Amino acid sequence: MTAPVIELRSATKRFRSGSGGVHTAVQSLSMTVRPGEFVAVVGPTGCGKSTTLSLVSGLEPPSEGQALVRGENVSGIPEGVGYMFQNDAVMPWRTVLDNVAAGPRFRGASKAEARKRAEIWVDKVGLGKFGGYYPHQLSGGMRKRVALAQTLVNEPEILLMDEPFSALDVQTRALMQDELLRLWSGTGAAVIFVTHDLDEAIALADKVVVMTASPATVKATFEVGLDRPRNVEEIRMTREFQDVYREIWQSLKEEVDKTRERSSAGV
Ligand SMILES: Nc1ncnc2c1ncn2[C@@H]1O[C@H](COP(=O)(O)OP(=O)(O)OP(=O)(O)O)[C@@H](O)[C@H]1O
Repeated sequence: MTAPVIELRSATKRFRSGSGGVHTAVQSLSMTVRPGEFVAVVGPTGCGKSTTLSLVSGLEPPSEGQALVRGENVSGIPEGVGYMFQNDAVMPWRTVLDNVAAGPRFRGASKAEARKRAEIWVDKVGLGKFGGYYPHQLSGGMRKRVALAQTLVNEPEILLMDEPFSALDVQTRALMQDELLRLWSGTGAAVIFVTHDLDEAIALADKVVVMTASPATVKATFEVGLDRPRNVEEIRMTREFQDVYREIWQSLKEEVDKTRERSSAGV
C-alpha cells in the first residue's frame, strides 16, 4: 500500500475562548489519506471539521499530536496544496482567464505560459467562451467553475475542500459534483472534502469519516465501494448507495442528536 500523503496523529487543537477559558476543538484525532484517495469528512455543526483542515493546511498548528504532509511535520503552508472554500477567491477586477492565470504567475510561470495553462483549464471547466468575462457577468455555478479551474491549474497533490458547493442550488450543486469528479479522476490528488451533506459525501468519496460531536475526533470510517466513474444523480438512486447511506447515518445521527441536545440545553 502507498504511504499516506496526509496524516493526523492524535492531533488535538485547543483555542483560547472569549471568556478566557480554553475550548478544545479537535481531540486526539487520527486519520490518513493516501495519494489519489477521496475522503469526505462529515460531522455535526460546529464539531471541528474546518479546524481539522486547518491543521493539514498549516493555518493552525496542533496543540498536541502531529499533522504530517508527505511524512513531514506541517510548518507553514505545505507545497502542492490546493484549497476550495464556500466563499471563492475569484477576484472581481480580473477576467476569468486572468483569475485562473494568477496562480501559475504567482508560482513563477511566464506570462505566456500562465496564459496557456489558464486557457486549457478554463476550457476544461466548460468556460472556453467566457475567458474575457468578469466575475459579475457570471452565474453562481460559473463562478464555482472559475474557482475550480483556479485551484486545479496549479495541479495540486492535495486538495482541501470546505463545503465548496454548499451555497449553490441543488441542480447546480450536482453538476459541480460531477465536474469535480471528472476533473479530479486520474490526477492522483488526495482530497479531504468537508461537508454537512451525507448524500454529497457518499456520492463523491472513497471513504467517509464521521466525526463526533465537539470536540471532533474520528468516530468511525466507512469505505464507499461504489464504482467509478460516477454520475452523482444516478448513483443516489442505487440500492448500494442507499444501504451505505443508512449505515453511515446511524453513526452520524447519534452525534447530530448529541449536538442538538447540548444546544437546546444551552451548553
Ligand atoms: N481561531 C479560533 N479561535 C477560537 N475558537 C475557534 C477558532 N477556530 C474555530 N474555533 C472554535 O472551534 C470550534 C470548531 O469550529 P470549526 O469551524 O472547526 O467547526 P466545523 O465543524 O467546521 O463547523 P461548521 O459545521 O459550522 O462548519 C467552534 O466552537 C469554533 O468556535
